[in-house]
Amino acid sequence: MHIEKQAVFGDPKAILLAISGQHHLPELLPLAVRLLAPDPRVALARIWLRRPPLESDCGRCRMAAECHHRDNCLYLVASYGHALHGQDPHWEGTNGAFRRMPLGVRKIGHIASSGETVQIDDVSTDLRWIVRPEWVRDEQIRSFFGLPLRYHNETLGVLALFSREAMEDSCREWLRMIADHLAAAIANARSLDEIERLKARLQQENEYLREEVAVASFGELVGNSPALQMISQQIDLVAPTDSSVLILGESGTGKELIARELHRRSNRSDRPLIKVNCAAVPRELYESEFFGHSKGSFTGAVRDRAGRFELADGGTLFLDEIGEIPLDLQAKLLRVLQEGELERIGEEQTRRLDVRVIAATNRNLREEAAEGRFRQDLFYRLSVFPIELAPLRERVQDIPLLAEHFLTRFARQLGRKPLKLTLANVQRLQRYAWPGNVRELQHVLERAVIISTDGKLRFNLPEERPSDRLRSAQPSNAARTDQVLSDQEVRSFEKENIRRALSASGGKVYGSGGAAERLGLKPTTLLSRMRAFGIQARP
Ligand SMILES: Nc1ncnc2c1ncn2[C@@H]1O[C@H](COP(=O)(O)OP(=O)(O)OP(=O)(O)O)[C@@H](O)[C@H]1O
Repeated sequence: MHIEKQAVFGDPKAILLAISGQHHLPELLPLAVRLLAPDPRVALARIWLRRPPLESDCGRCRMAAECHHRDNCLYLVASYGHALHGQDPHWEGTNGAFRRMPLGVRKIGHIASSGETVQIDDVSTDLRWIVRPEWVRDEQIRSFFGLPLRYHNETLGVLALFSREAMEDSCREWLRMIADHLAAAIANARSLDEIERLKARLQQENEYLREEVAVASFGELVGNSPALQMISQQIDLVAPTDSSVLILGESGTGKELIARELHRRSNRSDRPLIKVNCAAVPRELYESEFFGHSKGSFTGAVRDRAGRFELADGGTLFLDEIGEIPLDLQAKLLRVLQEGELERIGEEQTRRLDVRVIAATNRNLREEAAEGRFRQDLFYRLSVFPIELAPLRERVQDIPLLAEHFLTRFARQLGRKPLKLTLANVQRLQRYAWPGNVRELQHVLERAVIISTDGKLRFNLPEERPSDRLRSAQPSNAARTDQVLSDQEVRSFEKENIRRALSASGGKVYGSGGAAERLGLKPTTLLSRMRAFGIQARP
């Protein structure tokens, strides 16, 4: 007996109209299979779509041995039918044994890779393509019709129909037409999704960039010391690759500038460089800041939010002060770096990302890793290509150019005539040891431009070298400077030093004359250390 086309599909024209009117994949695909299987004689209608597989899926795929296309896989995305046996009378699940099919494997994979239709009128006499004959027998399946979903010469996926009756030609003609409409509707829905995604991303990037504009550092690398020239060569070497880079150096040496330069010279420069200052993220918000969250996933999560990783997709993520990341988050970070995939908090969906990571720290991360304060595996992952920035006192050749650069810049900003830098000025600047490195030099020269109203350059420089300051500031029980201090002593010294800076600045952390400036630290770094030591700005 042949089935009438009306009996199989209801009203095929209405199906075409309904499919064309649906622009959202999550609704379109279930709708299509439901519309195709209203008659109990149609056993099962299914759609598989092609997409790049998640690495984790390939790892656990039971058909991995047969798969020769690791960059593309067929995912079962919609299923509907009427089972005679089994627990799910409507076969709606998409998580069963055939949830993924490698391209080229079995009939579904063959249809997708060849773009050919597969038609089996009587499966009981043609078992070539049948994996589970007992299922065919129990469910009384008679025929199979599988069509490629083709749009603009590309096979997007497969539409498959298992039916309990043979299909007549007119019926197959309608199915071909429906498959063509469905493919066009899928392509449209994807384009719309992409537009929505890009719109949301642009909005998020704009929000982020607005925050950043206020704090963005300026200009390019200034200096001509051999040390800086070597760094520039290293940047040229590593920038075009996707390797992780770890920038090491004291506070204020220009690590962030190097990160920006790496991004600028990379192939990702037309995508954003997203920065996270790991010292400034409150502990309880780390995961959300990095990986994002869905609305309602915790108190205060009032809307869906992309994390910094997602914002950096296609671009670069700069993790400043990486040494401050708590150990438990380090494990999660490592997983994302290794697998290139993440889930937002409160969401099941796995997102695949293409992010290049640059990290920076002023700590001795190797030592921290050796002593268990930083995960060794993460350290090795991040330090594929380490770049070490020497402190300014070890590259005094850079001081004249840097000083000129800052003087010109601040004079222009303040609307003053450029100040002349004399040889004596340069020698004086070169004698000082710059514990706050280039950032301190920058502040000293900014102040100099402000106070030099008569056109003659004057600057206030602490005349003593920091080693002298260190000696005079040492707690009384930590005797000579050649004495080696224990970790505990160094910490108590640092704590005491922060207290002194705060007391000298009257409790002011930020801005000119603030404790951060006196210590040559970023205010956020100082705040995180104060938190770690339990120090209040104003006792
Ligand atoms: N070679 C350089 N040329 C021009 N400006 C520089 C140079 N090095 C550093 N600077 C400037 O000095 C300031 C401090 O640099 P940056 O923030 O990159 O240091 P950092 O090492 O990341 O500091 P921290 O460890 O405190 O985060 C910035 O304003 C930066 O623009």
